[in-house]
Amino acid sequence: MTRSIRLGVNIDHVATLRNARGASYPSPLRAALLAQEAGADGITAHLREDRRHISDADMAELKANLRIPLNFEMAATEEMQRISVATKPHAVCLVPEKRQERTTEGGLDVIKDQARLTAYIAPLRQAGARVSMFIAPDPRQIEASAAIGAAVVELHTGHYCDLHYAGKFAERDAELAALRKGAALAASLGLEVHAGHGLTYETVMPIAEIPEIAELNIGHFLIAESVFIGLGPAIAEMRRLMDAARA
Ligand SMILES: CC(=O)[C@@H](O)[C@H](O)COP(=O)(O)O
Ligand SMILES: NCC(=O)COP(=O)(O)O
Repeated sequence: MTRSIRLGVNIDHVATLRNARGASYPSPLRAALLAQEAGADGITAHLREDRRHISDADMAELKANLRIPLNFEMAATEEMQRISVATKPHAVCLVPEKRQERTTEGGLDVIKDQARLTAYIAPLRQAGARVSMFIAPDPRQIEASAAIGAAVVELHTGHYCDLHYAGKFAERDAELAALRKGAALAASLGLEVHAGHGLTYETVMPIAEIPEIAELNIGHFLIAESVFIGLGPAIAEMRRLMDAARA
């Protein structure tokens, strides 16, 4: 079946749980293989510079054992460029990182870093990766992403989700409108459009309804929900909601 919207499952927080005890379990690879069986269209993993969850060995294991695409999220540093060129993932998503943040706070500033990023992504593209910019739905950042030769933009849905859970519904709807406009602009510039961060059963449908969005990357909520119902059923329910939004 050809799906109109793909689901990438982010397994970072399986590693968070493992690392909380310095144990060898739970295994991110095992979660990724289970997600693959449950119908995930891809696996996303973020190798943070501080290695707070996913490790270098996890990335290598994921690449060696998955048959679905691996999306390698990383900061635009020399170290990460070296690792991703050696790993050869299907996709690389460049994200901003701050050492003290609890999670990825905002989008990448492509405008400010345009010249450096143009050169930075060249070897990634040469190694066969589809390069994506993780950005806020700001038209100038979308235009800059197209200008540097990115193939994809991933629109950051974290702010929209935070506003939803804060009960700030008018502001949430304004952010949703910005995401809709951003997706349309990105597609008109020839970019493939992805979205993700913080999405849950409650927040996913209005995002999945946006017709230009080809892929959602969802992790933290799915791993949390799997504590209660298992990873396969959690993915199946997310998939059902995404498909229902497109029906
Ligand atoms: C960039 C992004 O959205 C994902 O990497 C996700 O946030 C999981 O990683 P963290 O929770 O470490 O930010
Ligand atoms: N790029 C977003 C992602 O991979 C998943 O983010 P989250 O669902 O873990 O917040």
